[in-house]
Amino acid sequence: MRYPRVTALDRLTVEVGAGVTGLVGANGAGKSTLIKILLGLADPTSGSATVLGHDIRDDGAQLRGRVGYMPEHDCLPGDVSATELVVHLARMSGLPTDAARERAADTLRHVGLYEERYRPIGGYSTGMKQRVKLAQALVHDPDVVFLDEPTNGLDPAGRDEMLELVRRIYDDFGISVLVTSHLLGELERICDTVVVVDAGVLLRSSTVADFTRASAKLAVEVAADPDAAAAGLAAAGLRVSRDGPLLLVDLEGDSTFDVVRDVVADQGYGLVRLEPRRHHIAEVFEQEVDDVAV
Ligand SMILES: Nc1ncnc2c1ncn2[C@@H]1O[C@H](COP(=O)(O)OP(=O)(O)OP(=O)(O)O)[C@@H](O)[C@H]1O
Repeated sequence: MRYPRVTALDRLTVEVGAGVTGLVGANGAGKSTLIKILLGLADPTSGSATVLGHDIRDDGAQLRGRVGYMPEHDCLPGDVSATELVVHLARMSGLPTDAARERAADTLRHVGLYEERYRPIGGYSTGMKQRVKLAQALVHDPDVVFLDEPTNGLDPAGRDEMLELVRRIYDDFGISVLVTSHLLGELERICDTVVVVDAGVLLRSSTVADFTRASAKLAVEVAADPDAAAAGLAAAGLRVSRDGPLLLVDLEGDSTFDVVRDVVADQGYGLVRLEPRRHHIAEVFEQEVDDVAV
C-alpha cells in the first residue's frame, strides 16, 4: 500500500487462522492501514487479500457483514446513549428492531456497561467509550472482529479488563479476533498467534508458544542470600547466572532439578520457586538483535 509519501505496507504476506491474533508494531507501522484494506475500505495499490473467503476488492459489502470493526480513534457521537447507538448499528447490520434491542442489551452487559448505557456517550470515560466501540463491533454476531488498539488511553487496570474481554470474545463466543497494539507484552498475554510489523514490513508471524519457547534454564529463587546460594549451587557442579534475585541454572536434564533440590535442602537456603524459564517475546527480539550485533 503506497501513499504518495510513504509505503505503508511493503510486500506483506501473511495468513491468519482462527483464534486470537495480535498485530503488533510501533505507531505508523501500518496496522490500521492493513485493517482498512481487509475491511475493503482502502484499496491497496497492489496485491490481494481475502477475508473469510471473500475477496476484499469484489466482496466488500458481504465481508463487512461478517466482520466486526472497532476503530482506533474516538469516533462516537456524544449526544446519543450507548444503547441508542448500538441498537442503531445492529439494525444497520440487518437485525430486526426487537432482535437489535435484545442483542444490544446483551452485548453492552457483556462488555461491562450497565445503567450507564442509557446516558449520553459524551459524558463517558475513555474506558467506557472503548467498551461501547467493542460492543458495536460484536452486536451483529460476526465471525471475526478487527480491534484497532482497544487498550489505547486506558490505565493499567482498564487495560487488564479490556484484554480479558478480548480473550473472552474467542473463548466464550468462538469469534476470531485480530487485535492491534504497539505493546508486545500485552498481546503476548492473550493471543494465540502474533504478527509483528515494522515500517510496513512483516518481521515475524508465529504462535506465541513458538515465540516464548522454554529456554534451557531453570529459574531458582531462595529465601537465603542469592550470592551464597549461587556459590553453593556452583560448588555442586551447576552453571549459575543471576537475573536480579533469581538464580538461572543451566538445565542439563531432569537430574538438574534433583541437584538443585538437594543442595537447597542440605544448605537450608529455603526454596521459594523452581521452574523452567520461559522467554517473553520481547526477550526473543532482544536476543535476535544481540545476535545480529555480534
Ligand atoms: N490516508 C493516508 N494518507 C497518507 N498516508 C497515510 C494515510 N494513512 C496512513 N498513512 C501513513 O501510512 C503509515 C502507516 O499508518 P497506519 O495508521 O496504518 O499505522 P499504524 O501502525 O496503525 O499506526 P497508529 O497506531 O499510529 O495508527 C504511516 O506512515 C502513516 O502516516
